[in-house]
Amino acid sequence: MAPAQEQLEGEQIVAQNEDGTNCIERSRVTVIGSGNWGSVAAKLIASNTLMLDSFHDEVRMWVYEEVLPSGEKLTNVINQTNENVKYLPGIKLGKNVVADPDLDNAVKNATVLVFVTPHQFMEGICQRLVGKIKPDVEAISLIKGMEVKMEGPCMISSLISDQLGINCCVLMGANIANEIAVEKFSEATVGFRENKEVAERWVQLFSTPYFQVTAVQDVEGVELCGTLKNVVAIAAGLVDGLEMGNNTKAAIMRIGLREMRAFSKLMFSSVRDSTFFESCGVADLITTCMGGRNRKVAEAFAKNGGKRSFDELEAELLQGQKLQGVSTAKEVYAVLSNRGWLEMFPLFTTVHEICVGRIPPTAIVEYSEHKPKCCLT
Ligand SMILES: NC(=O)c1ccc[n+]([C@@H]2O[C@H](COP(=O)([O-])OP(=O)(O)OC[C@H]3O[C@@H](n4cnc5c(N)ncnc54)[C@H](O)[C@@H]3O)[C@@H](O)[C@H]2O)c1
Ligand SMILES: O=P(O)(O)OC[C@H](O)CO
Repeated sequence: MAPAQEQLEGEQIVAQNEDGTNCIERSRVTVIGSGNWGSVAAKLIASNTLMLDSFHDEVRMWVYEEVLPSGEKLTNVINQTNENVKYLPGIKLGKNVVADPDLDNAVKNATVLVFVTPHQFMEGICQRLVGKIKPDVEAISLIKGMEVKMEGPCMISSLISDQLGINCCVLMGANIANEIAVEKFSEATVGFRENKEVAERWVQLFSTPYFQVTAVQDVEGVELCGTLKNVVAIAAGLVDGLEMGNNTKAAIMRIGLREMRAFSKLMFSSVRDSTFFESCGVADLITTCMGGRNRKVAEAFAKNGGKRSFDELEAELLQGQKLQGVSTAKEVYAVLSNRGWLEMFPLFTTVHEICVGRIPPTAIVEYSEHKPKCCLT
């Protein structure tokens, strides 16, 4: 899958050394985000830039600055210890990862941008980046989520493309960050729109022997898989919290996958069925429903009978890491409600109504021919 180095270098702009001789203009990578997955993404990329002549070794990582209980700034600690002690403790990122709390400075020389923050912060980040990045930058989004605006839903890759005027691919997959951090084997999917060579460059930048990446020409399908599976993961966590067992959980996952596909195809007729069989599809759905953070917090929500809010449980259980499923359920619900599709998507609808306390957690497994809104009918 990875293209030959000569082919990649052939695409590079030729720059000049101080002595006037030609050399290859190397790409400079900045990772925007430094949470659990952001830190692992920086580690993966940093291991590859050391080996690829077409990239500068250094990987800059923008850090949303915070002060640790010790009184030290997170950025300083990352640069001193080479570890993100808050979001990925115990893992060395690579000495060529440089943490930078200044967003403008972090992007000013970048030719390659990797976006990986919780989706709710992206609108603000894009606004701050307008006019601050090089015009020919290539971008990729690892963010699982969407925005809903007055004019309709907007995927995060489109938000980036529209606001910054740059091309944006996506990378999604069955990727629980802590497992990839310790180099356990997993797969991922790059979604691209038209330019296969750009997609292959992303494959090359991310792939390692333990992280196998493939590219498919279905950016919306890949991104919607990554986004919508978080809603199904909330449902799976509720089922776990109610101790309903494996058959019920499998039923929830099957119904969830069916709604993911139906919603994606209604949103974008170009979405391919085959995308749901890639890592970004059924594999991500399985891993998230088995071992993800959305599942974990939803389980606690159901165990507490819905009496403690998702916000409270998120803060307690995730300690600064962010859930995407609850806000995505709200965003999906807004789309369904606006278009009169609520009855067609009982699982997505039920998850949102449980999250906001309109109905109890047990509603996820109530089934009856006479209750059309229930998701197990
Ligand atoms: N963690 C995983 O296993 C995993 C795997 C695949 C994809 N993802 C996706 O990656 C994206 C990023 O998740 P993550 O796990 O890296 O983050 P995270 O949930 O671990 O951490 C939250 C991050 O948000 C930052 N933050 C807090 N307030 C902020 C603000 N106001 N503005 C900007 N940043 C702020 C924090 O500093 C921290 O870096 C999400 O869309 C997630 O769904 C996560
Ligand atoms: O921990 P979650 O639920 O945010 O899921 C993490 C990843 O998206 C799994 O691929």
